[in-house]
Amino acid sequence: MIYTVTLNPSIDYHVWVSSFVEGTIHEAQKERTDAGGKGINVSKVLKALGADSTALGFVGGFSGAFIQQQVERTGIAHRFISIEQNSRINIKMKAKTETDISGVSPEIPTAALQLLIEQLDKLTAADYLVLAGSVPHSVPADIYQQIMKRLRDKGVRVMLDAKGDALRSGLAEQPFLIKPNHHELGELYGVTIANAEEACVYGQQALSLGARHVIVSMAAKGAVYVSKDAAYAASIPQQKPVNSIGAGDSMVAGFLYAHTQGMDEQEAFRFAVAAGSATALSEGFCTREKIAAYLPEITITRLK
Ligand SMILES: Nc1ncnc2c1ncn2[C@@H]1O[C@H](COP(=O)(O)OP(=O)(O)OP(=O)(O)O)[C@@H](O)[C@H]1O
Ligand SMILES: O=P(O)(O)OC[C@@]1(O)O[C@H](CO)[C@@H](O)[C@@H]1O
Repeated sequence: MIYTVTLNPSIDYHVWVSSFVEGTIHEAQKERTDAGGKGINVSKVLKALGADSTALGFVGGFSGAFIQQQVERTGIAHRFISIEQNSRINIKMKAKTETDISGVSPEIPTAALQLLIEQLDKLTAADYLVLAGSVPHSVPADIYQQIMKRLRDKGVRVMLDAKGDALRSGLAEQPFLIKPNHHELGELYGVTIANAEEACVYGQQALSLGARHVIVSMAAKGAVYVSKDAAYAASIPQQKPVNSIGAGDSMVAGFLYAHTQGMDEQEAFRFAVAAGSATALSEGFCTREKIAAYLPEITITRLK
């Protein structure tokens, strides 16, 4: 079974305005409200691909009730833990460029965190665990590392999509996959990553710190994959993006899906990049059909 953990889910409020001018009133042209958060998005893409997963995490208040209802409507199994404070509302404002405002994370009581740990203690070597997204302020920043440490001897394969301290500390526990974008990977080493060759160099450093597979996503510049056996760069169709929200989550879901279908690492990487691009270049998340259409347009080059 695949489990996704979203410690800090959100209602994603997408709103379109013709232009944004600070300090003035704007009338929205269009809006959409989704259940969001990186782990939940991974579950949604897996569902679209026909793979079941169970979504875990904390939901609270009216916003948490909405998130839970949407997840249920999509047919995704969940074992969300209820908390008192409202789950976040994240604003995704699309004008000439996109502006995000992420809501304040709710307080996660120690007892709720303990319940999550107990759920995770039941995982076995047959399971995959996706740990994705920000860590609420009331939760220790190294919580992903703590979770992986508890699961270390069970052989659970962990996909870690985090940044900053949560990523840095998590690396030591040898996650199966990490998927930083080039800014997040650069931040880890205090450098700016500008191209595939540089992404490869720092991806290899992340391997030496413990990760077993690394995908560095680079938005319109494609992505780089690094493992102990090989390194590849993917170039992608050059089109105007329609929606970049969830493109990275689609990559994580795509790689995981492809891996569980028995694809080798190069093909799993191609599938992951096609999934990310299918989400970025169309309205809504990728689907099986959209991914199939993008697959032939992804060019993979061997770097190592
Ligand atoms: N403008 C684009 N054109 C084509 N593909 C894109 C574009 N932006 C993103 N993608 C695809 O999606 C993948 C992930 O994008 P990105 O690097 O923006 O991830 P991210 O920062 O984790 O995104 P998010 O946090 O919004 O999910 C890219 O590697 C690429 O395959
Ligand atoms: O603040 P975090 O947890 O890092 O990211 C949250 C978020 O931006 O990530 C998803 C897209 O990847 C959205 O659904 C959600 O709003």
